[in-house]
Amino acid sequence: MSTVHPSWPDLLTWLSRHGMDVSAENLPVEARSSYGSAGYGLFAHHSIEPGTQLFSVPATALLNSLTLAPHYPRAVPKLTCVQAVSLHLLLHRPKNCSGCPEPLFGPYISVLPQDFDSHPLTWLWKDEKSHSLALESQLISALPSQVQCKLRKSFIRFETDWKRVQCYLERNPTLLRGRQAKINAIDSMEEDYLWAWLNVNTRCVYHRLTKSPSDPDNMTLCPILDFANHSPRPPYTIPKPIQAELRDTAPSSKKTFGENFVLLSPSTTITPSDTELFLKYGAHSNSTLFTEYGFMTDLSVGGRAGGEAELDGIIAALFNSRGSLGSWMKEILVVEGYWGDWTIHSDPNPAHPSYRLITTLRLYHLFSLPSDTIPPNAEERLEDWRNTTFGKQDIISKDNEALWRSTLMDICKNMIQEAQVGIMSIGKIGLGVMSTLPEWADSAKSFVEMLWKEEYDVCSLVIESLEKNEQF
Ligand SMILES: C[S@@+](CC[C@H](N)C(=O)[O-])C[C@H]1O[C@@H](n2cnc3c(N)ncnc32)[C@H](O)[C@@H]1O
Repeated sequence: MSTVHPSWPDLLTWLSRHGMDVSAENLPVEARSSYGSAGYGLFAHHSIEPGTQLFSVPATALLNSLTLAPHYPRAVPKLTCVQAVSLHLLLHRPKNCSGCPEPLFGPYISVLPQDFDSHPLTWLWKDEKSHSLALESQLISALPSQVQCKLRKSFIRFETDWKRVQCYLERNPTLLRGRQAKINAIDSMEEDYLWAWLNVNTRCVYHRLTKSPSDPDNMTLCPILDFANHSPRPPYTIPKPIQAELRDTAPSSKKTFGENFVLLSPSTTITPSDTELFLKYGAHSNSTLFTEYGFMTDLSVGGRAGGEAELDGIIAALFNSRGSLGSWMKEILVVEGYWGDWTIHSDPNPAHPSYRLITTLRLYHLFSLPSDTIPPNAEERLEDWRNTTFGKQDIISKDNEALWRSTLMDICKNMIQEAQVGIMSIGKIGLGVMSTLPEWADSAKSFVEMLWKEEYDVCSLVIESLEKNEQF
């Protein structure tokens, strides 16, 4: 039986003070506990017609760089939206269950998750800090290396933001007034900053606040909306496009905080009472959902494959092992926009490498192995490769095709072996580290297993395609 979030009534009282209509007929949703490890979700409390406005959260109740700017000393250079919002959350992290007394956004901050213990970035942070045999360290070592690589990239983003926020706090020590943490104790605030940063990274949504539509600062935390869980399949709720987006402008006046955030119900289906409403967070692979949001979807449910495996570390290592020639080829791939983001996919059929990966492996085999020095006619030879990228010729040569396909076959075979070992070792996670494991440990272990199984399945299917000589 799902239960309503205990602080939901306080949140509504606060939102109505911002001028929001929170009457039951104009707010047909509420935050209730969801299934499994998904925490809370957004549920219909009565049947909802297609394309209905679910709510309109006032711009003043959105937590973003515009609404925070009047309350903070200016920063040069400017803090990014992620840094500004996570700084605010850091300074106001509730210390007990009685909620957050902060006058501006307190009732909203009170409904945020109290911890991110089950998020893999927290495991990595704990692992980096203690290098212990704790559950978290075991989980990190049990992850496929490609997923570890991805997680480390988001850890670097976290550390960069934390360094910037630390500098800002050192320059503006009055922000710490009344707190136990004095300026020389800023270091000790890192764990709270991780909590703040993960709130921003798992809950922020795109919202047009600046002139350029692609500005990464076009984002906000939005109360109520951020209770919506992700689903890979429709029906989805849909954010209503705002005027600034339709007219391609920044918010109309510097004095305003942008526009309200409006969410619409799924456009083609009636949402029955008591059903959960979802958002689509993006067309993300499971490894991205896991490293960024701390969960993943079960690909075996719903009859659709959609599996993906990333090969970045493996392919980068191939180029690194080829000395000056490898560095030269890497430079070309960087300049031409093909470096990184190399993936294989189980669907659509036949299972296949991405075009970026094919193009990269073709270049890797342009010069026969084990050569690792740049040949005198390198530029000339590159012409054939360039022609394939411009679509002037389909392939470099039959030999080149056979070579890259064979390299991909070897990579997939190695990954399958690693996956078999990885799957076998999951049973040992948590043994001997503590008498009772935290309640999130089982779902964490099943995510690690699903990540390995996805790699295993995608690699097996790509091998099958290569064996059948499928053309990609
Ligand atoms: C925007 S919040 C959604 C609300 C959140 N469930 C809560 O309790 O506040 C995003 C987080 O919800 C969880 N989540 C979202 N979709 C999920 C899903 N399909 N399965 C499991 N967890 C999910 C993940 O922890 C994710 O980081």
